Amino acid sequence: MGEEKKGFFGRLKDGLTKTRDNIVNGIDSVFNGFSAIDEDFYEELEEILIMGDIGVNATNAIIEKLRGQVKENHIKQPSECKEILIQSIKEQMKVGETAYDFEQEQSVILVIGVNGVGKTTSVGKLAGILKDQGRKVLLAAADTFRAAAGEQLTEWANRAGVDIIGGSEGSDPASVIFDAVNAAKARHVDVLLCDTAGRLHNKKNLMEELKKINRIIDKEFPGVHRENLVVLDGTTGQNALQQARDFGEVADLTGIILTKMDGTAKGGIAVAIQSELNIPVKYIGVGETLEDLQKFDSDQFVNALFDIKVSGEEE
Ligand SMILES: Nc1nc2c(ncn2[C@@H]2O[C@H](COP(=O)(O)OP(=O)(O)OP(=O)(O)O)[C@@H](O)[C@H]2O)c(=O)[nH]1
Repeated sequence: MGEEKKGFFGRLKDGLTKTRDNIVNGIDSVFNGFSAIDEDFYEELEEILIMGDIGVNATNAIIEKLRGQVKENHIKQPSECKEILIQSIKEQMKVGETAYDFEQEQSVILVIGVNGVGKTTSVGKLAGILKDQGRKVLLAAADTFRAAAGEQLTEWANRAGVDIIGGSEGSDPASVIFDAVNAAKARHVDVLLCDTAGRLHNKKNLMEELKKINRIIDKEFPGVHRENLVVLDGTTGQNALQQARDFGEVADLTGIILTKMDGTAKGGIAVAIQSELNIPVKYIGVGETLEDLQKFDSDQFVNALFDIKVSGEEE
């Protein structure tokens, strides 16, 4: 089957090849290489999970669960542990029901993140997805710091057939948001999607600007459903966790868009994010086209990682 004909699960699976080599092959070699379940066995597993960017806390919780199950079920063979380990990873990723209220309610979605993580691209893709669902979408190009961001977003807006406000380099991001919010009200827009700068003159300015933008939306559009999505680049591994924590200090994060999960060896970060931040990954990006951004499902992710075939998941 040709690459372009693959379904999302197939592309996700392909994208996770390096992560699989990194984590799953290591896990398999431990399961096959050890003849008994002893401390060395657990230590090796632990090391592989941590090296695979799953994170220390999530790894400890996964291993603890495994130990408990091994004891409870009197398991003696390492090979019998694999299924339990997979279940334990899935459980560790549970963050409760992930809500997509913006699909029904009148909403303002602020998309934030450091530069280069894929904010503009994700806003463009989301515009296309929501428009296809029959929603009236407006884009706010408030990344006025990077010259090309406005043009890039305008291209996405044209492709999706949605309107766009702002986009001229050097204009004030907060005033773009002010105009966009008021246009959204006047035009009875269902979803206002706001792209923001990932870099200003320094980090403090960036965070202050975001606080200001937040206040403007609250003041100008009280009662609208708010969503603050932080975009994290999957290839940056553990740094992504810190970025989410930093942005969490200035905005109530309602979800994560995890991009560039195609071709990274650091895909284990998805486990660390959901487990350690307890914020749902709402979308995952596995490439640059519209179809490459999809809703995230942690069970599907773990199945793709471990190459587990599940009926109904189109390859
Ligand atoms: N391979 C891959 N590339 C992606 C994905 N998402 C975004 N990109 C690419 O990442 C690069 C940066 O994306 P942008 O959307 O410009 O990033 P940004 O966060 O808006 O950047 P700033 O405007 O500088 O803050 C672009 O070349 C995108 O095509 C993805 O899921 N996979």
